[in-house]
Amino acid sequence: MSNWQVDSWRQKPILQQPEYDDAAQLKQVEHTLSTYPPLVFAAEARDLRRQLGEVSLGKGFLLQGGDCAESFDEFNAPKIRDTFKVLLQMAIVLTFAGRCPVTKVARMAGQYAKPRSSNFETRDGVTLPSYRGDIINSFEFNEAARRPDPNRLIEAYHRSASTLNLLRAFSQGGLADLHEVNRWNMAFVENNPLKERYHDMAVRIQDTLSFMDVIGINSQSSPTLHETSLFTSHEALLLNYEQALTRIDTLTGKPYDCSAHMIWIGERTRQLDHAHIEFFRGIHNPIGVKVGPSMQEDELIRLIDALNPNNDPGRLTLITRMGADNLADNLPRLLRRVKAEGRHVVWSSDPMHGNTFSASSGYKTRNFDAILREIKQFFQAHSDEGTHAGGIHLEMTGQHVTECTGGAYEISDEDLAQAYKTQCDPRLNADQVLEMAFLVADHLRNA
Ligand SMILES: O=C[C@H](O)[C@H](O)COP(=O)(O)O
Ligand SMILES: C=C(OP(=O)(O)O)C(=O)O
Repeated sequence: MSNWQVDSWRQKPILQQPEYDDAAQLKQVEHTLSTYPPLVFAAEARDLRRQLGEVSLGKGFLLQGGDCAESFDEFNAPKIRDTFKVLLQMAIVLTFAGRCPVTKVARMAGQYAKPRSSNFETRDGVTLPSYRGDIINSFEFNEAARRPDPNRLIEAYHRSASTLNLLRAFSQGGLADLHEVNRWNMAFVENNPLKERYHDMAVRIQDTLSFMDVIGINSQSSPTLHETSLFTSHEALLLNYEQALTRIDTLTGKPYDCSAHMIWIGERTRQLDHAHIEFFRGIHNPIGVKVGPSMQEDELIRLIDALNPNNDPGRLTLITRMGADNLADNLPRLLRRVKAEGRHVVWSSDPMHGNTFSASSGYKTRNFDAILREIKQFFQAHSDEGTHAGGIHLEMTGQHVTECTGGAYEISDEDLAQAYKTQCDPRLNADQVLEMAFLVADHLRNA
């Protein structure tokens, strides 16, 4: 890797970073973090990269989702458990109804840094720095809270470690046993308008499990029935943190960012000559890049070449976030060019970030129909171009929030106030994502 060092990003222009008052304190924190154990093991990141390689070749599907911004205040086991459960339920729907192997990647255990449209926020005539995620400053609206604090990097590390610990326990300790997951379906859908469809699927899974049990395949004999694999990911915005968590893998001698299995670059920080591309090009994790409607074909090929010069399947996921009204004009031209140039990528759809607007009630929201429309068009564009619609990337939660309008329960503008809890962008709730999983499963099955 020519001229790459773990800190070579520091020589490049960089956007969306906080300004810390105390540079010496920041340096001390970075040093402390660099002495801490890695959060993930490089071989796990390689396993994810291998699975994504299969996805890029059309043999699987990536389900990536979780909070817009994890929060120090809402850091508790039920919240982690509920999002874990919903991700698993979606994966079951996609695997069973969509007949497709699913790789699950949570936006959890490190999703603490947020890029913002504006550096400042004004309320009642008072202007303060914008909230940039709990790893940087606090959501509360006062001067002390909004001041970037280096100690938050340490705090974010510990909270990520605890979250990851619980996710690993849930994944391997029995909660994710397929027999259990199938039982959750029953309780979970009690009030859901799609109850019949879930019920029918749960019965069919139960029949399949009973049949397998008779022929000797059960949770004792087969670990794949008893446990699951769930990878972690976040936007690697705060490079001071990411550098401090980067380690040389003892097995391969290569650098891995051990803050998560997969990390991605946001739409606002993917400039070719800037710091984020520089950092990402040297680490060996599977990585993602957000791709908005302004992306040009040549620019995309240069970006792919910078980040995946060996054209390794599984290294690079392009997460398109076009907006339902822009997708048809912009995604097909990119699909065509990447296919023509023979580049291996996973194409995943983030139907959230291009569909945000302010409701009449004042809340920042997204409409479920627009989100579905973007997903449908994503599948259609891939079908037209002969490419693989490889995944979805969602801001979602297992909690029953009211942040996005629409869905089977028809959440209205007025309903948003009932349970609007996000610290940044509106998330789909458990009912809305399950509804979406069935729709995506239908597309996968017909693809
Ligand atoms: O999640 C993405 C961005 O951080 C978010 O959309 C920015 O929101 P803003 O436009 O309110 O700053
Ligand atoms: C900031 C995000 O998205 P984007 O970079 O696409 O705006 C995000 O996914 O949290």
